[in-house]
Amino acid sequence: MTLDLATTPADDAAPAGTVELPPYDRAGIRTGIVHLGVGGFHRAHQALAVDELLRRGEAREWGICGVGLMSGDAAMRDALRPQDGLYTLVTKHADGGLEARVVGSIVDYLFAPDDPEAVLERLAHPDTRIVSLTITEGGYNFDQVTGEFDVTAPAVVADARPGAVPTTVFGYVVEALARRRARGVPPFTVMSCDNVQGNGAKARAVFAAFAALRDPELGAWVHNAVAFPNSMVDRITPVTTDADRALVRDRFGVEDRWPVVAEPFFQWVLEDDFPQGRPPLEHAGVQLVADVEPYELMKLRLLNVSHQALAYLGWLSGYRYAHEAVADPLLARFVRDYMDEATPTLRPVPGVDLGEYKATLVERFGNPEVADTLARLCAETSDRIPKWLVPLVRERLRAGGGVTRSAAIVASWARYAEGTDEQGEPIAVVDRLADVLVARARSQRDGDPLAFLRDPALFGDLVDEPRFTGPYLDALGSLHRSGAQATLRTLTGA
Ligand SMILES: NC(=O)c1ccc[n+]([C@@H]2O[C@H](COP(=O)([O-])OP(=O)(O)OC[C@H]3O[C@@H](n4cnc5c(N)ncnc54)[C@H](O)[C@@H]3O)[C@@H](O)[C@H]2O)c1
Ligand SMILES: O=P(O)(O)OC[C@@H](O)[C@@H](O)[C@H](O)[C@H](O)CO
Repeated sequence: MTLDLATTPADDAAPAGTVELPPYDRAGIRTGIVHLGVGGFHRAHQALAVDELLRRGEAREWGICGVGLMSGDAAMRDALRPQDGLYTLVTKHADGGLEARVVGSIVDYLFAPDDPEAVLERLAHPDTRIVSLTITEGGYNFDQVTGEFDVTAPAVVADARPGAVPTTVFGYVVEALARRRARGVPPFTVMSCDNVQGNGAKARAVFAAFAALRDPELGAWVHNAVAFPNSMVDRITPVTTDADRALVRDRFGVEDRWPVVAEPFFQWVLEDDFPQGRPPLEHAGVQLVADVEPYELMKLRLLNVSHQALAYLGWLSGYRYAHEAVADPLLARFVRDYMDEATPTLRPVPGVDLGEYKATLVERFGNPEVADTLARLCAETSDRIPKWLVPLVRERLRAGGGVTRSAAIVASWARYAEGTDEQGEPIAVVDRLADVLVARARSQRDGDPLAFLRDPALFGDLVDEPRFTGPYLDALGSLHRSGAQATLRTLTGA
């Protein structure tokens, strides 16, 4: 069974739009890429780029086999399998314009818990030349401060045992690499597409560290023989809602179990390090460059941290969507001021005017059609702020720069993590460390206002740095006394 393309839209709906179907023959496309962590973003970004190439008659050896490793991925299996991997991607323009296409580049989907061996053999197959990842920041399992792979994580310990049936990304990737090595098949390239600074270098470090747990010599081989290109990826992709499913049905006549929606903006900057070959991604708008770091720093520090700036102060101000938050002049001003504070930590980015880039970000955040929820941006912060913002704070302090806005963003997280909003309504703190974060955040009202920072694993020794704790305490005190809006007025001088 394939995607069900209904012939008529619902009577009371707007007229059907045109949906572009894959114009290419999907039979005979070979699987050259295995993607681990097929969620919204992969389907709005990398799979779209490969679909674009297939439409041009290129990349027929670069079809994608999606793989889900987590129990929650059963839902993606149940959505994609009956649709032969097809799904609808809807691009939402700020003026209400919509474009829809059915993407055909995911030619297979495996849910690892169903058949681990099938996943291992797909990874080990000589046709597989790229293994790509969107496994979230937390998926890399490294200590936020030391950057070291956490060898104590129970699932990692279990996967490192001889003969283990893997459950983690490390177990799967490293066992498949070991099989290829034993069979004389060259290693695939591991392409991280996660929002982790130096994502390729970080992936190299953590996969090699895991391999070394199995066998130090295997660890050295993974480190030296496997390519891990760095990348910067960018397209705001909110969580799909039932309203999106209804939109796809009513406007485009497609009954799709799990469509994906995204903003129009698309950027992918990639280090060209693919010893086993790669699709001609430059024909799909991808920038292949020698050094991704300047692009990565720009994107993580200006876009992703600004999302964090909007998230907690926005939530405490009563907003629930990113576009609502950035429409508040105080929040928009604060975000712009934060971006200016971050800018001295960036490197020049070839061909990019940072002033324009920042203005474009504010416009993108303001796209009301995308309806990106603050709840999405408020989740799993312990994997975001320590990785994106804490290093920036350190750099600013080393250079003698101010950190007022950065400290206020951390303080807004600490206030949000108390789990109650300014009206006394509960906040559901979604974080793998929620219990400990909420307890620590609540105790900051009981005589130790720095309690939230007393976690070296998240903040290192920032708690002992008065140039940080000064503005942090100012912001937190103001949030406690006067609330988010008054704090924003003080911070922006409004
Ligand atoms: N959504 C965006 O706007 C966006 C934009 C740029 C980059 N990204 C990157 O993509 C990642 C995923 O975003 P998404 O929107 O697709 O999220 P999503 O929730 O739709 O999908 C996440 C996928 O990662 C898998 N996963 C989570 N933890 C894992 C782990 N420990 N090991 C293996 N797999 C794991 C999940 O099972 C799921 O398949 C982000 O964390 C970010 O790094 C997202
Ligand atoms: O998905 P995360 O956890 O890396 O971060 C949340 C958002 O900031 C992020 O998804 C952005 O929307 C994205 O990075 C835009 O390209």
